[in-house]
Amino acid sequence: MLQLQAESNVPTDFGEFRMMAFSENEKDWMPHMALIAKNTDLSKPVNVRIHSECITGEVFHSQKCECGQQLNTAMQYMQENGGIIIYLRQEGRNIGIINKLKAYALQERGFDTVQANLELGLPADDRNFDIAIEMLKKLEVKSLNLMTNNPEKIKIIEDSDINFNSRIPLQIKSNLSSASYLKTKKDFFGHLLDDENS
Ligand SMILES: Nc1nc2c(ncn2[C@@H]2O[C@H](COP(=O)(O)OP(=O)(O)OP(=O)(O)O)[C@@H](O)[C@H]2O)c(=O)[nH]1
Ligand SMILES: [Zn+2]
Repeated sequence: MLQLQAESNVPTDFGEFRMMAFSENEKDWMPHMALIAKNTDLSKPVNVRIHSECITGEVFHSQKCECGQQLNTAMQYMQENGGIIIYLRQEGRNIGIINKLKAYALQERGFDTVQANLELGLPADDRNFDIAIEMLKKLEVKSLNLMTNNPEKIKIIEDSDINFNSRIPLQIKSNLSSASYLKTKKDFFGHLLDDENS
């Protein structure tokens, strides 16, 4: 069972967050994280971002996806409006960084993001968001405004006993490298993205 292993306040470029590490055992070096902005009011619908890890985008500023900018935007938003970021260790939609780089290599040969995963014998998206629900319940979130473009994430909340109050769009403008990735997200996964940005 998931447990809160440790927590501390951490100042960031965006402001201070209470950072919490959740895992099944304390020797887990890749715990899921919850970042709670200081001015978060749990008695009202809480602004929540459920974010999957992307080391290439968030740490190394890859232009192939918009994950880094999405995370920064979410951190800024939560500081301004209160809210929680649930950061899940689901690199590469949960296929891991080794497989994601293999998929990128296939993408260099013309496969799109979905075809590349399938070519490797992996699902297009191997994520399960139950863990996010578990964390939100531990944080006593009863109702939320979800920051996402992914209809699947909305469905997960609607199917849980946490109330889905509204969606906060999180659209980042595409660049030359990310345009086709965003187009696949819209066409294949049904992400709620405006045309001019995909
Ligand atoms: N397998 C694979 N994973 C990718 C690729 N590009 C980004 N990712 C991963 O996709 C995950 C983010 O998922 P996205 O589809 O960008 O967005 P989302 O979380 O479904 O939806 P939003 O809430 O709207 O951001 C991260 O774990 C990234 O590492 C890719 O080409 N192949
Ligand atoms: Zn990414």
